[in-house]
Amino acid sequence: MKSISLIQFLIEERRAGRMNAELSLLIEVVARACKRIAVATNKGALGGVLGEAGTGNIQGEAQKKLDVISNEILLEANAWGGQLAACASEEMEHPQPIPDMYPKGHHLLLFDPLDGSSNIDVNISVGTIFSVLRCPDGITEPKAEHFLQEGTTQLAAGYVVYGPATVLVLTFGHGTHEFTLDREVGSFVLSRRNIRIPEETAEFAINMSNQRHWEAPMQRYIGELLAGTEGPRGKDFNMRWVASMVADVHRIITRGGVFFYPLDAKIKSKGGKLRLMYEANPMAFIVEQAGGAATTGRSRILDLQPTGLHQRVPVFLGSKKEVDVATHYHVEADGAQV
Ligand SMILES: O=P(O)(O)OC[C@H]1O[C@](O)(COP(=O)(O)O)[C@@H](O)[C@@H]1O
Ligand SMILES: [Mg+2]
Ligand SMILES: [Mg+2]
Repeated sequence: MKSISLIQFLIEERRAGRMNAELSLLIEVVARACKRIAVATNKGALGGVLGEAGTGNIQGEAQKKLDVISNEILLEANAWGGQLAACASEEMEHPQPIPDMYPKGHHLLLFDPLDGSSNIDVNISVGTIFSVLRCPDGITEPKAEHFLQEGTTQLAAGYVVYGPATVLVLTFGHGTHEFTLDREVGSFVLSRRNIRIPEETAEFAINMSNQRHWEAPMQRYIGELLAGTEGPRGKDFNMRWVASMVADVHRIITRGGVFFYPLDAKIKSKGGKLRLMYEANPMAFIVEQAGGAATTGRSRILDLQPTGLHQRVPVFLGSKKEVDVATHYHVEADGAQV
């Protein structure tokens, strides 16, 4: 395949009418910021920016110095781009308006600046997740409620995984595409176009240590996978759990598989572990555009009407057949309870 840079790809998409200039410039700005985050994570490994940032973030979780640095890199990069009306981040309680001296645009950008940050100190892949929405017409000072749009309204979504390679995966509603950073040249180069996730898989990802807290249908579904060839599924399954959503999802984007962060008794009161607006929705958009499925175990993630900027939801995503089986067990169990 002739090597095509991200910028050349975006120009092609604009010429084909599948992308507008402002959105493609925004994607370029985010990609450039993520290249700086990749450098920052590497510097982290060289010492000086590892460890905790302080008292913790608005999520009540331990905040790493690199969470803060990554957040600042994205805020700074997007301030002057001219494509945004406001940003929202896992690391900030409220949306961040674009400073007055900068030109404003028509988009809202949401991001998890550093996903999987519990892994940063042990040099396991982490990432950045982002979602792009349209700012409602006439809104010049967007508030949180202006971000609360269903996942189906996303104009673009993507992630960058900072691993052995730095890889950007992107969708804007016309397939899911992968770009790999050529570190010598310094640009993202198209490495996979129109990715397809196999409908079938023999690989699942879940944090098994929570098993005793899961709901009955989750116990049933995972129990059947573990039963292997002697069980009702009649085949053996393999398990992976990186504890970086971006890394687990990238494995699924690359070779198929299914990822679960289900409700459990410990987190039920919070609604789940992962955040809808800047983890579940962008990943659901990316996965569905690659032929996969994404539900809460009971309904399609992209159809959810958000109720809060940092709302948490259960996440089942990946190879369609397995997401369907696990979701069916939950819906059937709910029906039986009615
Ligand atoms: O530590 P656990 O319970 O396995 O949860 C791991 C999950 O939490 C997360 O790290 C949450 O994301 P953040 O690191 O951005 O807070 C996901 O990336 C990952 O899938
Ligand atoms: Mg995260
Ligand atoms: Mg994070």
